[in-house]
Amino acid sequence: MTHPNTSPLDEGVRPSRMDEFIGQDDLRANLQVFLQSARGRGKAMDHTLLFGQPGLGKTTLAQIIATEMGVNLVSTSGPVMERSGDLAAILTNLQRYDVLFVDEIHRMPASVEEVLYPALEDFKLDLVVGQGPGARTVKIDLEPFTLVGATTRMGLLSSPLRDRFGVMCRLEYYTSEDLARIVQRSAQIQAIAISPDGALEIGRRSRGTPRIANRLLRRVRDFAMVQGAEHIGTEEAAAALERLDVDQLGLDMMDRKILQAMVEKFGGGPVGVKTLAVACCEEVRTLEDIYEPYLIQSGFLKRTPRGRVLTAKAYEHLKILL
Ligand SMILES: Nc1ncnc2c1ncn2[C@@H]1O[C@H](COP(=O)(O)OP(=O)(O)OP(=O)(O)O)[C@@H](O)[C@H]1O
Repeated sequence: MTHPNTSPLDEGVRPSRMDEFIGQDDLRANLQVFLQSARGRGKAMDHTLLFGQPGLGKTTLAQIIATEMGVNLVSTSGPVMERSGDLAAILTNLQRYDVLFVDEIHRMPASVEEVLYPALEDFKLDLVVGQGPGARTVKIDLEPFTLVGATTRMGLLSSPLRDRFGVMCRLEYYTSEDLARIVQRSAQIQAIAISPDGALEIGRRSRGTPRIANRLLRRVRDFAMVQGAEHIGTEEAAAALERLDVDQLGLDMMDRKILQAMVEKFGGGPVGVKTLAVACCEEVRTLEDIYEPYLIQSGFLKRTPRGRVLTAKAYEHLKILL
């Protein structure tokens, strides 16, 4: 499935097998064991929940699980399934051991979720036929399948749904070194000449996220090409990233806008996320899902019971930039 933020160009570099998937070593090693065991037993892989920030590889892993199991990947997303019939139609079309990937599974309506419970547990569908006193339930057998759910918000998942996943995988932000390896792999596939140092420069500034690393690689390539550079080294990468408004620590314009708003409008906090979103002209969800986790993880922001607070590291960084 193509994510709205995923350019078709991303598809060419998306790893299709587990041994091409870079980083997340513990998670990868565990998944490999579960896949091998399922294949050995001739059964479907257990239902798997992938959680982590956008662009860390959830869709990629779902695709890999299907490929490694030798089955089809059927993709949908929580908010797309409005009525229980939407999910029932998908479930009844699945073939034996197929992988059903549900992105943003925390946004699935409760009525649809209820249809999913018996399907996950017994591979059965309880269909209600008719209305009022004459209504009756018909049980339909489904082919065994694997649900791979992806979410950025583990906390928003209902506990009955969470409990039905046998495998839980948390994707972490990638290290700069792993991102550099991802950049080098993508560069090789796209015939872009880049030095290990150049790849590391991009890796360092990609907010721990492969999707961003791949996007920055393409933009840095554009600058290098137009300027006639033979290959991308540290200098070429740094100069291009500067022009793309990605600073030395990898913060982009929006990150800095958030930090600056906190200093200028709220005296460094504490401030509630809704107020901060209004001040930055950004949606609360985007702020919470995309910007805040990275700013917190990299030590610029702190979450306190009274709201978000700027850290000393953020002040120091802003001083350099102001
Ligand atoms: N471990 C990895 N190794 C190499 N490339 C990766 C890895 N993880 C992700 N990528 C690349 O990053 C891009 C984004 O990954 P993906 O679409 O799987 O993210 P996601 O977590 O599903 O994001 P979202 O939840 O926003 O859809 C992919 O096109 C893929 O090429």
